[in-house]
Amino acid sequence: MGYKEGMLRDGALDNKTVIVTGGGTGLGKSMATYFLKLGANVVICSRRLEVLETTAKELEEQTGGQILAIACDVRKTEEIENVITKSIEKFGQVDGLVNNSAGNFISPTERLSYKAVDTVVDIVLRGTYYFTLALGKYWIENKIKGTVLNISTTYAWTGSGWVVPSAMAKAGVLAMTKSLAFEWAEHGIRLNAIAPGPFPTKGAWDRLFPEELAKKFSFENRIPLQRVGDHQELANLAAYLVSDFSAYITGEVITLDGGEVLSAGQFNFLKEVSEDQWDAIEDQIKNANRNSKKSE
Ligand SMILES: CCCCCCCCC/C=C/C(=O)SCCNC(=O)CCNC(=O)[C@H](O)C(C)(C)COP(=O)(O)OP(=O)(O)OC[C@H]1O[C@@H](n2cnc3c(N)ncnc32)[C@H](O)[C@@H]1OP(=O)(O)O
Ligand SMILES: NC(=O)C1=CN([C@@H]2O[C@H](COP(=O)(O)OP(=O)(O)OC[C@H]3O[C@@H](n4cnc5c(N)ncnc54)[C@H](OP(=O)(O)O)[C@@H]3O)[C@@H](O)[C@H]2O)C=CC1
Repeated sequence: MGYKEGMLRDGALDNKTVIVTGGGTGLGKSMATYFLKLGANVVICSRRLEVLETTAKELEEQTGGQILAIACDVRKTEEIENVITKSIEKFGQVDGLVNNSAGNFISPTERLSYKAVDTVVDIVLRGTYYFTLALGKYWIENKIKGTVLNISTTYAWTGSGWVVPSAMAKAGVLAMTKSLAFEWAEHGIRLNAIAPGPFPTKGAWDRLFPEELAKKFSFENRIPLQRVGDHQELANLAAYLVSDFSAYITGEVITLDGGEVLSAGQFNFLKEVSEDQWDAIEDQIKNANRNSKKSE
């Protein structure tokens, strides 16, 4: 048993229908795959229908599960409503939503046009709250205890240069997660988030770690656990958070990053100190302790 294996028991998501935005590629595809294996019906939606349809066919063959692919730009409310209507038509009801769609790229902020900032913020923040609002209204009206899982980032907490629109939008998503978790708890609706560290995907690597950078930097060294994430690790946590096993968790953000975000710790530079140096340092400190006792 290890982190590359599925964690939940068979049938853990039986009788649930979950919408995964951006489910045609990357982490969305990995989550969709695992949800299907656990018995869920899955709806994947994003802008490129041909990508979604290829994924749907592949996953149907791989898992034997039921999957529906629908084109949807999450910036457009009528397209979101169409996804919800079609999902209910096919599967009877919708129980879960994973807001996974995103747009992002590295750039010095002063190089960005107004439209570039809008584009990222609109996909990440507007897309997430439009979809959440549309499903929340449906859940409250139909007394369904739905669950939302938002895929955020660790820099939503810390901030990060060179991805400022994404950081602003992902931080907004966390504020929404916590605020609505309280407000909609009385309807039995839960909202949680995952803040992933680096999980290799083509979409992210092309835009955040292009070859020019990969040649020069090895970011694995910055990660205390010294590796990138495995997609199944994220899928395991996501499945748990959309399942009824997590029924008492709401408004939570779980970081899954091998400790990367902890690198700000003030004394973490001591990683460079050798055993011999520690011997000398310990002597110096103990001497100072003795001296301070003498002068009391
Ligand atoms: C360390 C290890 C890491 C490890 C990884 C760590 C992960 C960090 C956490 C976060 C990860 C992610 O979110 S990863 C998700 C990555 N996946 C994606 O981004 C997939 C979807 N992305 C896209 O489709 C595109 O990249 C995106 C630009 C966002 C949207 O496409 P659109 O077709 O809607 O928009 P476009 O018309 O092309 O562009 C809109 C405007 O943006 C400008 N624009 C586009 N790219 C630009 C660029 N590179 N520099 C400046 N400006 C740019 C254009 O010029 C336009 O402005 P005007 O010129 O004024 O018109
Ligand atoms: N990979 C990583 O290391 C990390 C990823 N994340 C987050 O994980 C999530 C998945 O990213 P990842 O799998 O890496 O990258 P991908 O690029 O594979 O996923 C992004 C998805 O969003 C969809 N999308 C983009 N714009 C829109 C839109 N306007 N409407 C609907 N869907 C849209 C894309 O599909 P299409 O083009 O067809 O619309 C694509 O499937 C994102 O939220 C990202 O921020 C967070 C931290 C780290």
